Amino acid sequence: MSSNGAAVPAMANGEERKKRKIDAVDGVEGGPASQRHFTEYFTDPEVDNLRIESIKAVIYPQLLMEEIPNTPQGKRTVQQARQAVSDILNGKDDRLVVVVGPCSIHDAKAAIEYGTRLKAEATRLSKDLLILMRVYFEKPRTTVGWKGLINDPHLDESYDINHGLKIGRRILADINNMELPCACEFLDTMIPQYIADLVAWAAIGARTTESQLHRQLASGLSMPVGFKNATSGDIQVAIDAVRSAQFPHSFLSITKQGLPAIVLSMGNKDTHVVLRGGATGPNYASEHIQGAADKLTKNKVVPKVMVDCSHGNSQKDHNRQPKVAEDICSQLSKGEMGIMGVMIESHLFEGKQDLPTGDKLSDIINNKNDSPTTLHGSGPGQLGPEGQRSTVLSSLRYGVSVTDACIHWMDTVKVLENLAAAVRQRREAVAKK
Ligand SMILES: O=C[C@H](O)[C@H](O)COP(=O)(O)O
Ligand SMILES: C=C(OP(=O)(O)O)C(=O)O
Repeated sequence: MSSNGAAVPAMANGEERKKRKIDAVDGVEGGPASQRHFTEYFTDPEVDNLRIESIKAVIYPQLLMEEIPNTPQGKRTVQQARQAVSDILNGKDDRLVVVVGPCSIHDAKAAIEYGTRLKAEATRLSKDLLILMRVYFEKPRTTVGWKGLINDPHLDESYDINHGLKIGRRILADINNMELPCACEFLDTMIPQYIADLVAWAAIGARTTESQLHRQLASGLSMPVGFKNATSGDIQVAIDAVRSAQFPHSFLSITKQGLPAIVLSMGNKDTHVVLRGGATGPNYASEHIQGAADKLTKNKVVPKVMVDCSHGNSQKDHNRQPKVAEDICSQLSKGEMGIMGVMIESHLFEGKQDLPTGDKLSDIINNKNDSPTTLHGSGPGQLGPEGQRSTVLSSLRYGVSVTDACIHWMDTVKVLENLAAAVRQRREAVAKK
């Protein structure tokens, strides 16, 4: 069991993975020389890298960006949305930012279908809401589990990260081309170099808000960044993170050509706190918003927060998300200006499903259906060579989350309409003051 009481899924250990790899190369231990070549690397085998199974080459950012460029339309979408989030945070635009979408993207086709539906709502409600799609590729786990589409795009513990980077960038490019801006969580500090030009808002998650590496990263990111409060419920770490990210920093990263480099950042003023609840309970109610605003003011930070309807605020029960949203609507309609945004975990269908692990995964892999991709062609969502192997994907229910449980599409539309109505009421309430 993990610290939050959830069962820890069975993962292939190093030996099992090695065996799978050996089986995959003609059943000969170590495989042919060409395969062995990829697992050998320079090191002192007596003292160094003793617990490293293999090291492979990764594509460098420039190569991926040239292969999947941002289009003029995509760039406009990113720039306009970044500016609009900044204006909302700084009180120059009275709309509400809404970051809504799946807990994680695991299926490119479903992501594009969700994006197409969301685009229609984003346009319809654009006078009151600035809607961004949650396009989350990196999952920070309480203990272990699937770490997201970039880390394991075929969902089968093959960790084809080069492919994950491609498919992730392709999905972001396609969604931006629909003129729907995207929101991501950045967990790995190298990954922004591959995709950040396609991201309009970024989150630093509850498990990494206190990390200096992530605060430094945020200080150099080109988009507004929200820091979640800690899983313990502590919001001071998020306030400290906002303050830290607003300063310049020097830190290590990689260049677009993949070289290690010393980066000097300029600081990011478009940073804010995201209240997501925690071990001490939810923190979306009026008194929590007031408490957070007071603390932010004392720390000389803009007293505005985004509220996450999911995670600690829903106690991971997706049915509670609309109730949290209802409470936020009631606060907005009374004129609450301290809430600048809302986050919702939503998918085409409700709930969640488990990814196969252990014996179940081995059975699926061994009876593998050999069709190489689920998607063909070159239009949006038809990823051609950037598609996914269908083996595990085809064993899953379409449009259902494989990480946290989500609300379904029809409920999502209702929540969005209620939020838009509450923003209109807030406008009236503020005008009367
Ligand atoms: O949003 C996703 C999850 O809440 C987060 O990644 C932790 O998930 P876990 O507790 O299932 O590992
Ligand atoms: C992991 C997430 O949230 P948190 O960091 O709040 O747990 C998330 O939003 O996907």
